[in-house]
Amino acid sequence: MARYELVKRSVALITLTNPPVNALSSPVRHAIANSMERALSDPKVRAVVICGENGRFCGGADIREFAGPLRGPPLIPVLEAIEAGDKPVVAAIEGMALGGGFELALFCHYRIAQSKARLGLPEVTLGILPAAGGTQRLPRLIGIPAALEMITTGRHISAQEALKLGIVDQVTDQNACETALEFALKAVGKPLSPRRVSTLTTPCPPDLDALLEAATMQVKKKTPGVMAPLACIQAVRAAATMPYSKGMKRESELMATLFNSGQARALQYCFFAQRTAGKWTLPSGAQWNNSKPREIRSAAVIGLGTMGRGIVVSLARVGISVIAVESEKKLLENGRQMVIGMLERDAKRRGVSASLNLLKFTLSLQDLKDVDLVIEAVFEDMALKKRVFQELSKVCRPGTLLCTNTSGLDVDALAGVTDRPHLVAGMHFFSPAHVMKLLEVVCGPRSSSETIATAMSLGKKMGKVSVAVGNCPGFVGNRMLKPYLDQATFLLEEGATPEQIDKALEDFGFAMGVFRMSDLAGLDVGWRVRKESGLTGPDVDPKNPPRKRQGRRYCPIPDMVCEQGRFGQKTGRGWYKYDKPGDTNAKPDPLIQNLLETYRSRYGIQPRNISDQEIIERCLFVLANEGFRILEDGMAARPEDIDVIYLFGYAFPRHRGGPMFYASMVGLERVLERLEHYHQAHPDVPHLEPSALLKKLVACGSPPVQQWREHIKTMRSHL
Ligand SMILES: CC(C)(COP(=O)(O)OP(=O)(O)OC[C@H]1O[C@@H](n2cnc3c(N)ncnc32)[C@H](O)[C@@H]1OP(=O)(O)O)[C@@H](O)C(=O)NCCC(=O)NCCSC(=O)C[C@@H](O)CCCCCCCCCCCCC(=O)O
Repeated sequence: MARYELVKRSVALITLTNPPVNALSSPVRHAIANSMERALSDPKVRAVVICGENGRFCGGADIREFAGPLRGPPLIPVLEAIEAGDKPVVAAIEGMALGGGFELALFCHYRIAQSKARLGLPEVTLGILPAAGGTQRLPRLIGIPAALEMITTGRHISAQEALKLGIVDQVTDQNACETALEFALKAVGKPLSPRRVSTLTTPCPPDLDALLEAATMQVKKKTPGVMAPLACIQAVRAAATMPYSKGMKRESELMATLFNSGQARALQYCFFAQRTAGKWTLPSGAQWNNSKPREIRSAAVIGLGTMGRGIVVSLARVGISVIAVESEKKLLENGRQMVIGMLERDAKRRGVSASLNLLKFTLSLQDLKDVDLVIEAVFEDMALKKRVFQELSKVCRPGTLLCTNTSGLDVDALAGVTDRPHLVAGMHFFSPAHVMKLLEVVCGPRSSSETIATAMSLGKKMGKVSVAVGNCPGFVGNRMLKPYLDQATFLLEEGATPEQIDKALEDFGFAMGVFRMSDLAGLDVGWRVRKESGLTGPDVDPKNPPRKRQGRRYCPIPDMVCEQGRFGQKTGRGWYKYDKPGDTNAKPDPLIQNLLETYRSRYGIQPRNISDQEIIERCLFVLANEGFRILEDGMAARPEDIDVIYLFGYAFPRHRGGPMFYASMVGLERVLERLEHYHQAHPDVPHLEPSALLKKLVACGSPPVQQWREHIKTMRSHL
């Protein structure tokens, strides 16, 4: 777990050897302690260099160890022996020094970083704080404001920024280890006391209280209800106001409050869920590690609406040449200008030049004959999409992959009109596509493993979190959204207001409640879909009693809002009112209140007081219940995939872990009991009926979410 060598006859080189990121697991901590003892006691050794194998210094504590009882030597005493020793110790930082890895470097007397290395204290993103002295040592080294920013955001910084801030002593373009060995020899004999960070006094700004207060306000606004950033601020305050040893004690007290919290568990779950989601698998046995993706050098995007434009930008900024297609000259010109503007702004922000030379704009599908992959992003209309796919089938060379950006239509029906159904898949981007990180890769029953591997790998290249899902209406994300939205509108019927429902969801942690979010997205989209599917408008079957469709409860309030031309922010009116179209400041609208009252009295509904608890339970338990059904149907491979979709596509609060993890934290038995209760009260809402998988898991003793897969394995997979 660490290699010990004597080099240049007088330098002990300690190399951490724990792939893939040299995390500080118990055996690594052991090995560091033993190696340091050996180096300090060997008279031949005059200096020590610590580095990491495979060009990666250290990714921090082994997060997997946090799930069980802590074993092995505690980290802090191991690190204290490094600082206290009488031989200079140099950290040779290549790749990354993160979390405990960065703290290890801060205990060394000197730090040399390779120019491409990244450094940071990302603990806050895992619901904890840098508890191996990070909160006490970094402020002593670089001052309160810079340390506070790094610790409360978890931001990774470059080697150059680390040099500017005074974190590292030298940045090299060469091998950091070689440079550190030379450096260590020169450091021999120089006094070590000034190099021990624990002995430094924290430079204390005169306006400390105001600074910390401003930081507190900022994190409360940015991440309401999240504990770790607030604890980080308290720990940094201790660095400014207490001697080192007392500050360390305060740091560990604060860590203890966070360590076993539900938030820390949720955030650490999210870390691993995100990585698990990339490991897709198909019923054929093909999976992420045995299927080769094709290299995509050129692509085409059909349709330059909001989605299409974002997709073009996502492709071009990772160096893929793109042909963008529109059906009319005016639309093409408009799209061209928008795309160029987006790319230029994006390039400016990233300090690179815009890749405009990769773009071509055309009105003719004939220009697509040689591209490697096409992404269709036309209007959400099956007949139109089928025409496009038939045409593509004729003009594109036989090997071209054909993908659709549909948000819920049948991908296999599109595959069926082509001459290459195995090369067809869904690539469901989220709006705005160049910003949102989620990509659902929809596997049709005929999609080949190479097609899925290529779509997944292209998503990764574009910086997306790609999740493979099955081909069912709405796929995973939008399929789950429907029962969630339904519950919100049923609650309106029963007596709640949009403001009350939104507040309950925002207090839970959503950045925006369901109605504010719908106003932002535009209410007309859903209205059109409902009209097309005969749920509202002239095609409604007159045999349906009011507020029922096919025997199920149906709430027509969203249709009534749209009938008044209230389409959300863009029209200045929706569930809320806005000062003008396009404004974002939502204000409660008495007209909506009126509409609700009139509606309730028309149908003889006696409004009742609805608690926030009922709002959360009905909206979120029904969401998870549909997630269980999706797992049952084999449309998602595991609960982690569903959670990742909700975290990255629907802004589910990360410190709650995602709908499936949240259900497991509440307790599956409780979720089942509440769903049964609500279903009894609303028997005409089938989505409230507990799913078979939920019942099965409860019967099996409610295993933790990571073990659900074992119970899903026996079910049919469409992935
Ligand atoms: C490092 C990365 C940037 C690399 O990214 P890359 O894209 O190259 O690779 P992947 O992200 O895909 O990762 C590859 C692989 O490695 C796994 N992995 C990565 N990092 C870790 C890790 N730190 N631990 C374990 N495993 C890790 C990853 O899961 C992948 O695995 P797979 O199987 O999918 O291949 C990137 O990975 C990254 O950002 N990593 C996380 C970096 C990070 O957040 N580091 C901080 C960790 S927390 C920490 O360091 C805490 C310290 O401050 C020390 C604290 C000491 C105190 C300890 C406990 C005291 C408890 C007291 C309370 C007691 C209370 C009580 O009484 O109970």
